[in-house]
Amino acid sequence: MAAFVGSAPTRVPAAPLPVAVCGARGVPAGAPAAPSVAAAGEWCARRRRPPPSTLRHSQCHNPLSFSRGQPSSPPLSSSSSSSSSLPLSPPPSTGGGGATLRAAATGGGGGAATAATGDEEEDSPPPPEPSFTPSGRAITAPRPVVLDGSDDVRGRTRMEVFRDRRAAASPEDVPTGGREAANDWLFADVAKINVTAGDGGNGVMAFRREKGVPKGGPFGGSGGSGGHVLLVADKGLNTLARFRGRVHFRASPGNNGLGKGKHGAGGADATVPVPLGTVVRDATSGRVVADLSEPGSSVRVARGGRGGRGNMAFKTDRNRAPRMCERGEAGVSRWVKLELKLVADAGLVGVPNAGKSTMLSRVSAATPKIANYPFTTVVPQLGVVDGYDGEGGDAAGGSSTSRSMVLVDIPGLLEGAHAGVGMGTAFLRHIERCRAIVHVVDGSAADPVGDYEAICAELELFNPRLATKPSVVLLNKMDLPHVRAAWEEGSLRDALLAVMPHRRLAAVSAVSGAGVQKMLHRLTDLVVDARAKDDGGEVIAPAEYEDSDEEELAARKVTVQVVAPGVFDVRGPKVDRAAAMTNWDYVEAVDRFQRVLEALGVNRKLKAAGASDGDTIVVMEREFTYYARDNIYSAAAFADGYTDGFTEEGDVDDSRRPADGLALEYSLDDDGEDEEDDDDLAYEEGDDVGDGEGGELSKGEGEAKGQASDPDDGLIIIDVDAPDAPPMGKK
Ligand SMILES: Nc1nc2c(ncn2[C@@H]2O[C@H](COP(=O)(O)OP(=O)(O)OP(=O)(O)O)[C@@H](O)[C@H]2O)c(=O)[nH]1
Ligand SMILES: [Mg+2]
Repeated sequence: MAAFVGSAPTRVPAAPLPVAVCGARGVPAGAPAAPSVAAAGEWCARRRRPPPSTLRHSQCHNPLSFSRGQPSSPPLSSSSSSSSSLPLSPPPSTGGGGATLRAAATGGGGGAATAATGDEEEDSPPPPEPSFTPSGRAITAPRPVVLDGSDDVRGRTRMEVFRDRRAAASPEDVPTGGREAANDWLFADVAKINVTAGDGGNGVMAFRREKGVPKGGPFGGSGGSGGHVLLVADKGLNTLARFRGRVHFRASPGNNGLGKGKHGAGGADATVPVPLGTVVRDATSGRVVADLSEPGSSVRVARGGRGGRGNMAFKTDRNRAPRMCERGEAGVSRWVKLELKLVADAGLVGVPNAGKSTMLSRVSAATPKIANYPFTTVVPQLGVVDGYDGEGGDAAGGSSTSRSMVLVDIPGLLEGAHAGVGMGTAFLRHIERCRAIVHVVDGSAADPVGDYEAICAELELFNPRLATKPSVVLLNKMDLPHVRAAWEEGSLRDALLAVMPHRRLAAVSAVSGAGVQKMLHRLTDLVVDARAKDDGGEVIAPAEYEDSDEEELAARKVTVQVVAPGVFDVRGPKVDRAAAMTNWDYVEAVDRFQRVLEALGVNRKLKAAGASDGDTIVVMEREFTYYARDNIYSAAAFADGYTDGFTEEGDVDDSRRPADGLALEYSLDDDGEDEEDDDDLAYEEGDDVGDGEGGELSKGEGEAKGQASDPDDGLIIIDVDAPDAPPMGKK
């Protein structure tokens, strides 16, 4: 069998090596592209169906509501059907003589409202053909939300809209001061952090030297492992805001090993608390690493480096005095993305200004901001509803029969929210974890049924599973006489029931409290049922965790590439790791590195790639010279599968070595006999012990630093002197 034999390694000049395209160091694939409005449009176009007969509410006059067709143009007047008296503009108008304001109805473009005359109206493009959700709900072209007649929300950040809104509103409309308002934006539900595990400590080569103890044997301790970085779900946290101020998290490195057989202490883990419901993704691949939805659940996001082994660890029957040691492995460093999905029993959803926050404040002790303009709520708000029958108890995450529940008030959703319009995806994400959905419909809107249908369509387009969650529909603002009259007349109720997939419809007033208790009763039943079915906690099954078989296989992958005539570049995670941990100062360490290459099939690949004697092999920017020669120990070791006879790390595996001793010639070939008689072993007890890197460590230093424990200092029985140990030397 051909074997790869390395010469003493030399550093490769950084420049000339071409970058090879390979799995280990190739350019990482980017995260999957976020869904765009255009992509959503394409999807809708593919799903286009003829309009169902239920599309009765095609007229929409409320500038804050969704349209379900091209809006008609009511005359310019202040007769908005909303109870609004605040800085909202009157509805758009195209008829009549006076100048009118017509908001540009672009497909997500966000153009400002433009003045239009009747003539211009004739030139306007025909209304877009409606598309449909998978269940047949109509999706119309997005219509902008008008703030003050010339202000278009679409295409603008919420902060911009928020500033305008504050500028336009009278002081009493904005109850909180600037600082408090700005704090709204501290809510964070996504974050990207860098986690770096601790490096492993270096191993040491040392030999026992004590007066009266000849041939004391190897005595170099191993380095401690580096600490891991762990993310732990913490019930007490609600946002990812702390990650705005701190991005890097590091665990401690392991301590170096010492002489006298002292091992270095392991580095401490870094534990990073994250809110319950945090989804952890690898920032490069976008792959889910964990979904921390159980209190106390944790995931290791960066593995600490393994400590390098001291020469004690390499002692075998065949090599009683190994003259090598390993360097510590570098800790893993990576970027991870955190995504918070609030865990709540029910989510309040609806168009802006429907009264969601008012309802939350009515049924819980939460004090969300309430005002008569869109986007009063800019971040999701949580509230705990005590059991309406006084039972109390834990809310979400507590006992499944508790009648208390957690509600989350989701900011108002716009048409196109599922594709990101108005930060819609950021808000819709939180609904995925809710067990039930509470649709809050503004009874005073021009088209309450259209609003409800549009929200249903957005939920379904965002995640079809949301359409199957249990829900209740609240027709709000019943205290307003015209709303109550419409309800009692029956047409509104019938129209809503006609489009609802169930009959859980409640007429309520969040302001007066009418109907709220009854509604809560029904909602609680739904939530308790859903808890019993364990529905709602849509936990993402991680694609893979670290250390899975697939990762292990990927780690073993080796790529051999010809980068120039006679120059081969060898790459792969395990090869790289072995190279990084090899202490090139020791010949035996270099030998061992070769065995690792053999075990990983590098020699086979080099041969297949046409390597011949004298060729240059590059591993981790180090050069070796290749010699194809039969290798007695590798032949024996890899006879039945390429790792038999050696451990995966390239060490001789005593337990599996062939009985005929075929592989035994190798290990003590060069300096196996009477090594302890070498000059460098001849020092007395109490002398300093080499640390394997040329440095010196004085006696007791390890204890002083607390790095190593040595309960039997000076009394350690060394295996080599044990009566049943075979004599040292060449076999
Ligand atoms: N008359 C009446 N007004 C209500 C009722 N519920 C809410 N409102 C009013 O409607 C306006 C909007 O209420 P909010 O609770 O802020 O609406 P929202 O759905 O949270 O709005 P966004 O946060 O913008 O999505 C406020 O002026 C409320 O006082 C109700 O039952 N009756
Ligand atoms: Mg609100």
